[in-house]
Amino acid sequence: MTLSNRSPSDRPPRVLALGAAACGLAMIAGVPLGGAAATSVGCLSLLVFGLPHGTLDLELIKARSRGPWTGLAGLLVLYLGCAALILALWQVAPVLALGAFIVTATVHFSEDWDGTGARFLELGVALGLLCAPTLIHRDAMARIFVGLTGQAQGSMIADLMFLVMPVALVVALVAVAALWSSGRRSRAIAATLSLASMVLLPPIVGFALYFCLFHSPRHFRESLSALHWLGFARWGWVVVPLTGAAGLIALSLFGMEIRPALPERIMAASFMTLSILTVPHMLVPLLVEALARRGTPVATRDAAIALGQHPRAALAD
Ligand SMILES: CC1=C(/C=C/C(C)=C/C=C/C(C)=C/C=O)C(C)(C)CCC1
Ligand SMILES: [Fe+2]
Repeated sequence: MTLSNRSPSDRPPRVLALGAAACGLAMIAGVPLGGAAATSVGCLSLLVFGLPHGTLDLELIKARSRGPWTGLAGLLVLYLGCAALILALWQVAPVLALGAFIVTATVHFSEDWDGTGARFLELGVALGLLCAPTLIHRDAMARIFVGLTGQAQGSMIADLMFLVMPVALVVALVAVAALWSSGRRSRAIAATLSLASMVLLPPIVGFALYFCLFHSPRHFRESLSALHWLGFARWGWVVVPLTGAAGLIALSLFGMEIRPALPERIMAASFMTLSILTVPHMLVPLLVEALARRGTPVATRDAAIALGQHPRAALAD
């Protein structure tokens, strides 16, 4: 691997490998990873270990703040306005909200795989990851989606993902080969481990591994290095209270839930919280990029992208 095409956030995915190995062994030993306890632990991990990576969004924008919408108050209005719209969609048309969640997540997770050389390959890995569980856990996916939406038609989303899955997985494998041959070997290994976890493990646990042990730490490191924030003392005062605020959102959704079974309530509250915070979280890199384009010499931005870094890494300069 040449140093020139290796992003600083591209480390060997040791934690992901350890997590995948531990879950694989647990499954072989007969631990019911698709059961109520594992599902609840997986969902709570999404909130505790996964969600905090989005809490630095506001700071990233503020670092480039200009104009009325980039002050803290303006940003909060934008953030909460978006979140309220998505929450309303979940109440009025849950199946549509779930479909929109999968589509936006595909675009968001595709950012983890830049460096394949083609946008559709990056989207293919993201879509492949999300659709992969339908290969051998199609019924479980349908049950999860019916539980999440509270409607029998929720299973249609699982059917659609099952139809898309073969093509998405083939494109994802081509993307892995492209990452490997361009020297981004750690990322190729991370993609392979994530895809394997999503295919073989029960859906929630497989997703928790990818989300908590790859996506979130990678974005968290990138955001911290863009902000030049070192040490817990520097970032803790932002990340801890905002994660607490997201926890309160999850708790109120949990309180609003009418589903009788506890694991289903935990699952619905966790994924809905992720969903309503995802849209503003997704808009942030775009906003940051637009702001950076105004304030950062184009060459710096392009250099960051050429190095395989996320455009937000350009903020570091
Ligand atoms: C509901 C659900 C799924 C989809 C999860 C999604 C779409 C999560 C998106 C999270 C985002 C975008 C976080 C941003 O940082 C899976 C894994 C297919 C299967 C299990 C149930
Ligand atoms: Fe994210």
